Amino acid sequence: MSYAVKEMFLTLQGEGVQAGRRAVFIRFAGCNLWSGREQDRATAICRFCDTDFVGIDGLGGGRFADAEALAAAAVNMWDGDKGGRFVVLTGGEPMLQVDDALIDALHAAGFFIAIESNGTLPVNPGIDWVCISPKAGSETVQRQGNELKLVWPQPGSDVVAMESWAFDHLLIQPLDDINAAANQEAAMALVMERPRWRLSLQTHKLLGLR
Ligand SMILES: C[S@@+](CC[C@H](N)C(=O)[O-])C[C@H]1O[C@@H](n2cnc3c(N)ncnc32)[C@H](O)[C@@H]1O
Ligand SMILES: Nc1nc2[nH]cc(C(=O)O)c2c(=O)[nH]1
Ligand code: SF4
Ligand SMILES: [Mg+2]
Repeated sequence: MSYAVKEMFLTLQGEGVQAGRRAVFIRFAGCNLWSGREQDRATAICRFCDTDFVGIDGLGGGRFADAEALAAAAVNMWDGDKGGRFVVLTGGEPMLQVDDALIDALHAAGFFIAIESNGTLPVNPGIDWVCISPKAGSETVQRQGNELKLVWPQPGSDVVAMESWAFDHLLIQPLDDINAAANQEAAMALVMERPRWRLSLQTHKLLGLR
């Protein structure tokens, strides 16, 4: 299978439990909860997306013919010590494209593989670190993993129900929009009320990283 990749870049993982780790990000093109076109945002299932995932024209992006070609590009992007290779599969929705061949090729290249997924599709069982970010108005079928990262506030999200899902870590991430300050307050208030949750900040935005 070939893969449509919007962009690929080396940075620090900005969010969640793995925040601060050197990471290659592979951002897959396309999502099942929004077309990515601004004119469709108001009618999309997911309306707050902070990411351009349309097309394959970003830096390091392109159409990769097979899993080996994409893994080789990720190794090239890592450009450092073979130990500690860490890749984050994101998008768009990566599970629209990620398959066994890609997981095998990335493992063969020595990568620890993390994913950022909206949870509407089962994640590939070979992935080493599963982060699911549920979206109100969609069905979260992937209810187990390493971290659940809920963007907040999100009307229609049932945090109490989510506490019974099988995640090792529960995180609340303030919604980054024009009400960012109020959203941070709301996220902190939720953590104070429900201490099984902890705050996840988008540290790459604070640091001026990609
Ligand atoms: C762009 S998404 C791509 C992966 C996948 N489609 C998903 O939604 O999890 C990556 C992460 O950014 C989060 N995110 C997207 N827009 C955001 C925003 N405006 N504020 C805070 N987090 C946001 C998502 O919830 C997800 O955890
Ligand atoms: N530095 C950095 N960390 C991230 N963690 C999750 C991201 C994403 O867009 O999936 C992201 C991103 O876009 N940049
Ligand atoms: S599901 Fe993820 S990639 Fe898709 S629109 Fe929402 S935040 Fe963006
Ligand atoms: Mg991002």
